[in-house]
Amino acid sequence: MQTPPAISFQDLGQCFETRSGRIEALRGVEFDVVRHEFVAVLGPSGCGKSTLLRLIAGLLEPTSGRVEVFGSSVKEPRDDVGIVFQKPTLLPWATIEDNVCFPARHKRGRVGANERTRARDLLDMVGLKGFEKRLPNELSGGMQQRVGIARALFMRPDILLMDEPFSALDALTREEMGLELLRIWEAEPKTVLFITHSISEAVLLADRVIVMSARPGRVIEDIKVPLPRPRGLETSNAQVMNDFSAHLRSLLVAPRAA
Ligand SMILES: Nc1ncnc2c1ncn2[C@@H]1O[C@H](COP(=O)(O)OP(=O)(O)OP(=O)(O)O)[C@@H](O)[C@H]1O
Repeated sequence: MQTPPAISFQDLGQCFETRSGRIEALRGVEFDVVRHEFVAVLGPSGCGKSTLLRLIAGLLEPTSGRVEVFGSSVKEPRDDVGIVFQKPTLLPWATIEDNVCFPARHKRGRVGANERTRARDLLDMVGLKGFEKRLPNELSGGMQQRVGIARALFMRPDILLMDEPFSALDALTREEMGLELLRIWEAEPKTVLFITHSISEAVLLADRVIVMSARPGRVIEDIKVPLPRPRGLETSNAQVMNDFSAHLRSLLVAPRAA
């Protein structure tokens, strides 16, 4: 039997009823993400990118069509799906280590010795060794976002959903975090669905880029990134990256009719 994709959107439609009427956020969205693939989603503001993540995360039910994770329809949040938001929303009174362990405390009400070791290993992996006992407000924005990534990885999810995770950071830290994410992804392979407004970030990080139209969001382009791995800072300057980015920009500036 063929292995199902990690994520599958099938003729997906999403509407919201609001006081000012019905909003059609997504229409006929259809694409798969195979296991351990890194896929970026680009699209204009309000085209339903975050809605796609909420559907996979089991925080929302589709109005029509299907959303599947490893071949099963998503009914509720799953342990094998981790999420990193734009802001890490850490517990301000808990240490960095306790913040990373939070999923265990939330699920079982306690944190075991192995889990503490796991949290410390993850903090080491995201470059925060020595900060375990600090409080969130003692860390910079970039460091706090690293804690958010460590927390999302804590339950060893197979799928990592990232909703503009670096958009609140300055340009240099953002680039550094992107490269660090690639290093983590290579060390602990994951299926990543990465929402961003940044063309260069999408191209630097992803295997494939999905470009969406303005609302109602539809897929207008599903395209492989023609850059070899491993990627690094030198990739940012490669001519092929510039050409590919220019192509994506043309789609976003003058999106085809949905
Ligand atoms: N719970 C909700 N109730 C009503 N409307 C909603 C709800 N969630 C999203 N929407 C609407 O659906 C559309 C898509 O929203 P979504 O946040 O997914 O877009 P986005 O592409 O992530 O936007 P941005 O890039 O600005 O973050 C928007 O018009 C938004 O106002």
